This record gives sequence, C-alpha cells and structure tokens, in this order.
Amino acid sequence: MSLTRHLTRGRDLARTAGDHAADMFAPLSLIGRGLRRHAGWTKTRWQATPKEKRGPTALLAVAAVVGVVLLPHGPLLAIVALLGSAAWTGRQPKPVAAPAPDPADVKLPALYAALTPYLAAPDDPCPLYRPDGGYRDAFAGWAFDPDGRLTALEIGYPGWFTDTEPGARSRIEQVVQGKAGRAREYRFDWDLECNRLRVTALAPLPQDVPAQPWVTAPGEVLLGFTDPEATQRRIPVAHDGGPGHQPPVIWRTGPRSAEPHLLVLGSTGSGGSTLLRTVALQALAHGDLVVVDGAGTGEHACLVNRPGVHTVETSLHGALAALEWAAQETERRLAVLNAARYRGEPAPADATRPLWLLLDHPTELTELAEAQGQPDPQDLLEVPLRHGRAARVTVVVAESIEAADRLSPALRGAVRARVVLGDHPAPELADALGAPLDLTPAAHVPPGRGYARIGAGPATRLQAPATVDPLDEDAPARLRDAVIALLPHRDTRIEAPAPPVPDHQPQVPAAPGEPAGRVILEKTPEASPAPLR
Ligand SMILES: Nc1ncnc2c1ncn2[C@@H]1O[C@H](COP(=O)(O)OP(=O)(O)OP(=O)(O)O)[C@@H](O)[C@H]1O
Repeated sequence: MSLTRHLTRGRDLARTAGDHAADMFAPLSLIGRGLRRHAGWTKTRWQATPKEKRGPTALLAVAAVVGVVLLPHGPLLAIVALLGSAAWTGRQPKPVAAPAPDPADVKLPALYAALTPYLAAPDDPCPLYRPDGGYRDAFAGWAFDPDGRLTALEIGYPGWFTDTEPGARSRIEQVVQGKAGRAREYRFDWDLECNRLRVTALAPLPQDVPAQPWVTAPGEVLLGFTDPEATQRRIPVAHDGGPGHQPPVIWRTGPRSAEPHLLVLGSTGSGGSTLLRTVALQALAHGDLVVVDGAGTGEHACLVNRPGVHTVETSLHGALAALEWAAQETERRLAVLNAARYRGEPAPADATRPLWLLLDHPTELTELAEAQGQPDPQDLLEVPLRHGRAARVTVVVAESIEAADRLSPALRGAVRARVVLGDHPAPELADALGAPLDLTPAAHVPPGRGYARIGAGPATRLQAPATVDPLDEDAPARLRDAVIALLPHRDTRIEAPAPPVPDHQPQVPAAPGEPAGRVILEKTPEASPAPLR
C-alpha cells in the first residue's frame, strides 16, 4: 500500500474517531460550558457588588451552603440542580438562517444589465437604461413564483426604440428569455402607445392526456389543449386519474368550414403521427378513412381492418390506387350532390358521409415515385383538396418540417388549418404557421407540444393528447389501453362498437403488390365514381 493511501486511511480513521468522541463527550462539554457561564456570571456579580456589601453577601452564601449541607439529601440535590442548570445554560443557540435574498435583487439587475446595450443611448437626456443604473429605473412591476422564477415583468423602454420592427423586438425578447430561463415559453405584449413591454411566463400545458371520447359537436375535431386565455370554451377531460375541464383547440370541418384541410408539420418524434391518430379516432365516429403511411413504419397498423377504415396503405402502388380512388370518389360525390340538388331531393347518405384522407409523410412516396417514374401521389390530392369541402372529403397531412418545401403547391395552398409540433426557432414557426408568434418558444418541448393556427386566426399553443400507438410496447399501458378502447371493432364485447355505416360503402381497389395486412376491398359497380361535371 502506498504512503499516500496510508495517510488517507489514517486521516479517515482519525476523523471518524474524532466524530465518535465528540458524540460521546457532548453532554460533558455542554455541562462544562454551562459551569463556565455560571462561574463567569458569579464573577461579574461579585465584581459589581460594592466592597462594603461583599462581607454580608459572602456570609449569606456560606450560610446557604451550610443550610443545604444540613438538609437531608441536600448536597446531592444541590449537585443535581447545579448540573441541570449548567446543562440548560450551556445550550448553544441554533444559528439563525440568513433570510433568502429577494429574487428580484438577484435576477433583475442581470436582466437590466443585459438590456442596457440595446436600450441605452449616450445622448438620451433622460435615460432609463445606464451602465450605472438600477433595474427599478426601468422595470415597473414584476412577480416571481415560490421557486424564485420570474413569472411576470413590465419593462419600460425609451421612445426612440424601434418597437415596430420585428428584428428589434425579437432581440429584446431573446435577451429576456435568455435571462429568465429558456426552459419556459414567454408571451410578449408590446404596448406601443405607452412604450411598455409586458412579459408573462406561460404555465405548462397538461401532458399525457389519454385518448378519450371528446365532447365536441359533429364536424368538430379536437387537436389538443391550449392556454385558458386563448379560448373561452372548456371541455370535460379525464386526466391524472380524475375529471376536469381543459381549454381545447378545435378545428371545424365540413361543408361550412373555411379551413377544410389540415397540415401538421413537425420534427422527427414530435408527435405528428400521434396527432394523425387523434384525428383518425374522432373521424371514425362519423366517417370513413383512407390512410396512407408514406414512411411505412406501421404506426397506423392499429387501424387496419377496423370498420370505417377503407385501407391503410404503406406502399407506393397502394397509395396511388387509394388516392386515385379518392379523387374519383370526390368527383362522384360532387356529381351525386349536384344531381340531388337539381332534382330538389335530399342528398343521399353515401355522398354526405365524411371521407377522410390521412397522409403521414407523403413526400417519402413522392421521392419514391420520382425514382420509379410513377405519378406523384400528391398530384392525386388536387381534386379532393379543391372540391373536398363540397364533397365532404377532408385531407389531413402530417409531414416533417424539413420536407415542407417538397409538399406540392396545391397542397400548401389548400391547407389553411396548420399545426407545427416540436421545438423550432421563431422564424421557422412563423413561416410554417403563416404568421409571427407573440411568444418565444421554449428550448425543449415534450412530444405533442406545438402551435396551431386555424385559418387567419392567431396562433395558439397546443398540447396534443397522447393517442399513442397501441402496438408500441414502449408506450405506457394506460395510454395504449385508452386508444384500444376507442378503436371500433366488430366484436363489441371487447372493444368500442363500430360506428353505423350507410348501406352504400365506397370500396378502394386492390393495388398490385399490396403488402400483407392491408385491407382488401372489392370495387362494386354502384360505387364507381362518376366523372366531374
Ligand atoms: N401528445 C403526446 N403525448 C405523449 N406522447 C406523445 C405525444 N405525441 C407523441 N408522443 C410519443 O412520442 C413518440 C413519437 O411520436 P410520433 O411517432 O407520433 O412522432 P412523429 O412526429 O410521427 O415521428 P416521425 O416523424 O419519426 O414519424 C412516440 O413514442 C409517442 O408515443
């Protein structure tokens, strides 16, 4: 064993022995300290006693001692009393904890100093921001949560600051977010009239809300949940083992919807396929589905062979066949609806039952089609996108945000309901949503977190429900069970009953080389779509 190890071991032993000795002798040292304090007190009193009174005082003390000695058990009781009194006097008062510093005095000077280079000017006659200034000169109000994190702040800024320029604003917002914590999102309200910026830290949205039957009107699709201030509506939501109410993000579909199609963009793993599943489960309650999984990962395999699901395609051939059928079906519905209107008859159910085309990563198939010299599946979406509202055909596309520029112009132009999931820089979000955000995104977000913008409305925060893949063994069992309970099945003893379907069932033709597991439906003569008039 080396000398250093010997020394270390010896030091450890000595420290342990010292700790034990201190524990053992703690009562003795307590009493000793008390006796010392008694002696000190006696000495002080004796010195404070005038000389002429010292003789009688000493006589009185001796008499008291003799009296105690003469009492039965007197000396013993006197010693016990003395030791008790010494132990009481020898206690050391606990050190009083220093009061915690005011978080405002710790954090706001740093924020003030960081803002000063952007908001100070040497020739400003009445500067709010100076290198030697204090935060109270510029900040009108603030609030911190019990953990000492900034929750609200009102910042004043000089009149010359260009608060109408997005670049100048964004610099200030970045500084504030950097100093207040990048893990949270902040809303920035610029009061241009009063030169004030109100910053609010946004509370986290509810996470891992399991799939469940949502209380919505027909044609309404719940995309997720948002801030209470963003909507006055609340819907009942069972979460965290109990009922409650949450503010929903609702997308209205159907013939009167101004935004009949939806585009979901997101980074890998941000929850695009999960949101598509959320839409699918709600669509199945009143309509039929055609699902195209361009990535071919089998994330929508749970929909295979479910009542109301025409087909779940993962191959290029299958996707082309299904989308071609969907385009013809759109035309057929239009023709049937026009004819019914012309005759003054109610529209037949087979032309009004909603049909949903759900496409996950369609650009993967576009690339494959280019490589194989086949038609682009996205081109087949043109008719459903253009006439979908009248023909009750809704297109929902989930795509990676990096591949957004490979989406066809027709698709990009037609999808006016948009969702962006994942953490992206603010300019990228603004580009994807078509409008700038009045908040700065957090540096990291959980799956299913993002922003939704329906039509020309404002962009709102969104947390999608956890409609996980029931075949994903890594997903929590309670979330998978919740999805299974909602999947329609012909065997109503174990799963949700199939929604009622009309007599006429449009059929998707089988594609050559279809993979095992896809639903094969035969085409019937009545179901063949009529050409668009
Ligand atoms: N809203 C959500 N709540 C909880 N977990 C979620 C949510 N959305 C997605 N997840 C989980 O995140 C993981 C990735 O989800 P998903 O497959 O939907 O992402 P994606 O964006 O489709 O990914 P990719 O682009 O690779 O297909 C899955 O494990 C899923 O269970």
